[in-house]
Amino acid sequence: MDLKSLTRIASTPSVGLTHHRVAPARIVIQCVSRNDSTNVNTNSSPANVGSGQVGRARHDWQSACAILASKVVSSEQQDTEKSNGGAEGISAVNGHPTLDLVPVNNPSSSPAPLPKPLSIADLSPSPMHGAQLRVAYQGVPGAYSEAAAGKAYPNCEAIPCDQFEVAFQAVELWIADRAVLPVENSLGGSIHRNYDLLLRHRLHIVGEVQLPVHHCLLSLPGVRKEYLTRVISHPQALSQCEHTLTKMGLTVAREAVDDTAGAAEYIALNNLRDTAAIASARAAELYGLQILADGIQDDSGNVTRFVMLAREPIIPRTDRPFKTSIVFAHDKGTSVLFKVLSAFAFRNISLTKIESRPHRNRPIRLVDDANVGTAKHFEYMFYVDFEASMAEVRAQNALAEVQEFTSFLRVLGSYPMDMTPWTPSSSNGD
Ligand SMILES: O=C(O)C(=O)C[C@]1(C(=O)O)C=C[C@@H](O)C=C1
Repeated sequence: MDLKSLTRIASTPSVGLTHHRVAPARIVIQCVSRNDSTNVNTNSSPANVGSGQVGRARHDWQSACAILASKVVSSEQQDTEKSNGGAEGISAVNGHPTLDLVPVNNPSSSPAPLPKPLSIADLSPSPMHGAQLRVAYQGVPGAYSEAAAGKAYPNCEAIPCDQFEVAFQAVELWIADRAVLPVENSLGGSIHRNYDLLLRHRLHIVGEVQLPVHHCLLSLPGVRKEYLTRVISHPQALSQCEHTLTKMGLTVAREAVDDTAGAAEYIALNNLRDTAAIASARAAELYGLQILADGIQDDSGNVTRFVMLAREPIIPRTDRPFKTSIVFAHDKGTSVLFKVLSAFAFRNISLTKIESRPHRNRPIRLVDDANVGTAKHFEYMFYVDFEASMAEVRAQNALAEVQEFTSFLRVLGSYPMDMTPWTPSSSNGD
C-alpha cells in the first residue's frame, strides 16, 4: 500500500502542506468492532501488523455493501410495486412491525386486528440486529472519531469508513445505525466537508459530543527525532500541532493523509524509520509504535466537536439544554443576514456557531447598476447553531420569522447539548 492509497482530498487543506490525492470515492467500509482483536493487531512488532486481516475485512465489507445496496434497491422496487397495486405493505421496519391501518379487504377473513398503540419503542426503534448500536466513523481503529463514537454511544460497535461520505451512506443504507462525524475543532476550525455533506444528505443531527484531543508524535520503536524527514497526519491534526512541531525543531516535511490512526498504521505497515505520525496513544498501542512526544497540540484545551447522525430525528424536549442546527440561504445574499440573526437576538436565543459555505447551485449573483457597472457577489449557505430546543415556542417563533427572510431553510436537528465536565488535560483514545 503506498501513501496515495491512504489519502484523499483534504476537507481543510492547511497552508504549506503537501496533500496526496486519490481516485474518486468508492464505498469501502471495514467491519471492525472497537473491541475486535481479529482485525486490530496489538503485537508490538510493526512487521506483524495485521494487514491481511484488515485487507480481508475491507474486502468483506465491500461485498457486504454491494449486497446490501442491491437489497435496498430491490426492496425499494418491491415496495413501489406493492404500493402500485399489491395488497400488502411492508410488514416490518427495522425489526419492528409497522402499523397496518388499512383493513384487509377479504369478507371471509376474521376482522382485522386493531392497530397497536404507538409506544416509545416505535418512536425510537432499536437496531434490528440486536442491542449493540452500529456507529460509522471516518478513519481506522485508533482514530479520534472512533473515540468520539465510543463516547457518544458506549459499548457500540464502531464501524470504520474510509471517507466521511461513506459514513453518511452507511447509515442511509442501514449498514450502520448512526454516524459520528467531526464538524469543528477549537484550533483547526470547521471541517467544511462535513457541513457540505450535511446538506447533500438527508440525515438528522441527533446529538453532539466534544472530545478533548491529545496528540502524540509516534514512530517505529528505536527511531530518534533526529532521523525524521517527515511528519504525516490528518490535516486537522497537523494544523493543531503546527507551532509545537516547529518549537521542537521538527521543520521537516509535513504531509496530509486520511486520518491520524491511518498515518500510524501506514508507518508500521511500511516499516518507515524516517517518518513520524501525529495520532493518539491508542493508535501507538494498536500499531506497535513508540511515543516520541506526548501532548503536542498547540493548546492543552484542544477539543473537537462531533455530531451524531441518524435516519430519524429525535423528539426535541425542554427538560435539559438543547441545541438546534439550521441551514438557510437567501436570494439577496448577505443583505438579510442581520434580519435573520435579529430573530434570535430579540428572543434572547444565543447563537453558538455561524458558518458560511458556497451556495453550490448559484455561487455568484450579478448585480447590475447602470451607472457603475456589474458587481459580482458570492452566494452562501449559512449554518447556524443556537441554544434552544425546537420544543420551545421562542425557537418556533424565531424560525417562523427566519423563514420569512430566507428562500431556503432546513432544520438539521434539535438535540441535547454535550454538558460533560471540562477536562482539558485528560488524554483520550487509550
Ligand atoms: O484523524 C482522526 O483521528 C479523526 O478522527 C479526524 C479528526 C478531524 O477530522 O478533525 C478528528 C479529530 C481531530 O481533530 C483530528 C482529526
